[in-house]
Amino acid sequence: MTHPTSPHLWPENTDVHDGVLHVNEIPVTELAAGFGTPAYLLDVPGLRSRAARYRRAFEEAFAPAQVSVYYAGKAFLSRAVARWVRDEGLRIDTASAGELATALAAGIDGAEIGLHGNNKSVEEIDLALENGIGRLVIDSLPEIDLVAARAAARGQRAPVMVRVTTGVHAGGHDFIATAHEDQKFGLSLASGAALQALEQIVANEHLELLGLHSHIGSQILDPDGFAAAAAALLGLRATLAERTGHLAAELDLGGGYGIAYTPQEQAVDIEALAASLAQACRRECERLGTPQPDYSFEPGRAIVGPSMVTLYRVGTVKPVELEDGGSRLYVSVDGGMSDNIRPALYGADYHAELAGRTSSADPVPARVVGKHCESGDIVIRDVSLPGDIAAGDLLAVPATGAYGRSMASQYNLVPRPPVVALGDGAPREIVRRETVDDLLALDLG
Ligand SMILES: Cc1ncc(COP(=O)(O)O)c(C=O)c1O
Ligand SMILES: N[C@@H](CCCC[NH3+])C(=O)O
Repeated sequence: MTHPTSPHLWPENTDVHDGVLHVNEIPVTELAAGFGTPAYLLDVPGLRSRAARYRRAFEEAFAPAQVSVYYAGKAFLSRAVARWVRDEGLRIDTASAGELATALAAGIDGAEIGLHGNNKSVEEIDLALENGIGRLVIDSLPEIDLVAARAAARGQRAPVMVRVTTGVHAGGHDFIATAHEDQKFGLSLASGAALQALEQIVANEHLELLGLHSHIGSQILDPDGFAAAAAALLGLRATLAERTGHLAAELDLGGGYGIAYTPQEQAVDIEALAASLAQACRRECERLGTPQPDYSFEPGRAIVGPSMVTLYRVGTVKPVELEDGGSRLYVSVDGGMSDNIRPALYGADYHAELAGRTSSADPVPARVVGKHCESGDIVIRDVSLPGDIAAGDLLAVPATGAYGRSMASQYNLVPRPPVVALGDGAPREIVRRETVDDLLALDLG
């Protein structure tokens, strides 16, 4: 067995044998025959070891402070995934009734779940309180009274954190940066809204303030923003303590740890990042003269992203002459923007390799495109593929575990692909393939 080229892009338990990609020792040719394409292939031991690695990295770096790591379910959540990460010692972060209900249905204790959202419905707040949620993250001033009223109606005290907009701008694309001022999330530190929210919560008998939260964005490869946000939160915590006598127990520094999508990129080195962030937090606490808080983190992409591969079947292959005299091979696959919206939405880059056979043909410039009625339905804008790639070939795209299936649509009424779990007993669908009958069942005529 050999590894695929750029092994850092592929799930941990991936090998190539006679040109055929294997995930947990199962050839993708067999998986394609058994489960069809497109399909998301999940390396379960790889997912679990990434979850454990992230937990350990933060625990070790921040010791003796208490650390909780919440897996951000928005990246991809199913009941099996919730159980696997829980078994690795993580909690679950949710952002809707659907995610919350999935975590609960997996048997996760409500106390081990967090709920986010800039526009939580009354039903979502009630579902959370009813199930003894570990924490609700307050995202606006009106939400304070709403959560307090719902808690009061149940005779409860709601455990809450406040999401603070620290003004730190980080993240790959404007749509995934979340802590600069001009966007919808959180309460502004600069305007005083965050402090106002904290004071209101401390004064409210139906709310229990657990701590302060910051999530600066997603797919962050430069670690400096995390320390800047942490320092801002620690400062705000000290101000709140001075003004109210309440020293918030916990700081949640969110998720956003970047992964490699293309051979040129390198994932964040989480052990190094955690160590330098912990050091920065310790120094800031010393400077402020406040004791260290407990810490929590919410990685999503970094845990599930590299653990999955999308397997496509190639259909039409079309050489197109370019204005500069060159040519490009348009390789159409049997999915596209419905199973991976990230290239169209964020201009995200991916990588692909022929997965079902060897080829000695010279590589040619190619563009992998989907089957949807949009010219922007591009899976990979520029990639080299063997010049003999042809209809019927299998193509694998690594690092599609995060925000792939979870953001999938049924555009053109194309049913969504399954998630096939590998390395946890016999291969099985943990999310089954949608069928046209499923789609028709929603159509009431
Ligand atoms: C509040 C919050 N926490 C955690 C995450 C997970 O981010 P990522 O998947 O980049 O780790 C997000 C998404 O960006 C988020 O909004
Ligand atoms: N969905 C985004 C990340 C945003 C996460 C939610 N705050 C992505 O695919 O990169």
